Amino acid sequence: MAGRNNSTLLCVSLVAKTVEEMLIDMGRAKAAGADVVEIRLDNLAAFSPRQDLERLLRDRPLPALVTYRPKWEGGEYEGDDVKRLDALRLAMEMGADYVDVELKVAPEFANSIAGEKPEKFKLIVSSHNYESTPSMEVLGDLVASIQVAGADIVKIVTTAVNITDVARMFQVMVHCQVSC
Ligand SMILES: O=C1C[C@@](O)(C(=O)O)C[C@@H](O)[C@@H]1O
Repeated sequence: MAGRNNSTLLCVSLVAKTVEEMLIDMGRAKAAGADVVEIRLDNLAAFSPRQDLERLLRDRPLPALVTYRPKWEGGEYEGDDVKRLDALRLAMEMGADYVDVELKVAPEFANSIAGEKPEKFKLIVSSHNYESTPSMEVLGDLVASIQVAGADIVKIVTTAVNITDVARMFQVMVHCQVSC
């Protein structure tokens, strides 16, 4: 993940099943040298948005990225998108440093927070391909769609099946810059 001054940030994903365990893992991530933690809300066995986000964000030792990944994009959340996006908006309002939303719902989400984004908040728009790494042309179109959807940070996850796939991902990163 790229930092505000274009330096690389190390982000550790927290995938514990309870808030208590996630809080412990945050401390571990910091001790291990992480710069950012990703709170994967979809991994929590039970989740009460206001109460749990308050606990997870209040005393966080590191900047937090909040993700609530639906099944249809490889996550664990099976409920409806209205509740999911409401929780992500709430995370932003409660001080999350970053929120990650999937490209498919990004335009709707970005519109819903337009004019309300806290100054330092960044919206990550993500796309996942768990089978392959597309051609440079397809990746280029994907970057453009993500930028148009309102991303502050472009995130593309693909699956490398060949060593040349990695080279393409480095190439595409040059085009991922979004003016801040
Ligand atoms: O988007 C991603 C990618 C990921 O799902 C992976 O499988 O690498 C891991 C997630 O925590 C993250 O939000």
